[in-house]
Amino acid sequence: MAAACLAAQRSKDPSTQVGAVIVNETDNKIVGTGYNGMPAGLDDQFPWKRDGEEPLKKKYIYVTHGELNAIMNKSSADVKGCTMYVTLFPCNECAKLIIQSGIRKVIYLSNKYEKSNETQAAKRMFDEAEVKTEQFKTTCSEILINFHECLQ
Ligand SMILES: O=c1ccn([C@H]2C[C@H](O)[C@@H](COP(=O)(O)O)O2)c(=O)[nH]1
Ligand SMILES: [Zn+2]
Repeated sequence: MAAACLAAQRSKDPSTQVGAVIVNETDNKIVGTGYNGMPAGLDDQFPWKRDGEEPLKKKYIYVTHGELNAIMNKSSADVKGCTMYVTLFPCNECAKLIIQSGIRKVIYLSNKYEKSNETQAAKRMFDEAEVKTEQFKTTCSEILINFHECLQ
């Protein structure tokens, strides 16, 4: 989950940064990472606004979700049987991608949109498809990365 949080920090979304990391079934090796961003090469042309009347002037119809980017960036042939660590409970569109890709478990950090239709539909699809969902729990509240200690 720490790696997912680190990936999330690369997002330019000013309100919600979503990081996702996929690990394989056999040895928990990372086989994909992603974060929410505009489609490749389109970074500066599209708005990050979340509010307003006009859908075309808001981020939602353009942004590529962290989960989709993690699946698209996979380094293995497929992600069947894998687990996804993600900083936000996936939306309905990401749930479909996760199910179709063969990921079997989703470990999430926040579920701040729990009451939304998108999250409820995602949960329903995960349950029906027997994709396990579990909230990440830890007693460790932070991981400090000290670049100086890493210098050899
Ligand atoms: O499954 C999901 C759901 C949402 N996201 C991204 C899409 C947006 O960039 C933000 C949500 O923005 P709000 O301002 O909190 O509405 O999260 C995602 O990557 N994956
Ligand atoms: Zn999504």
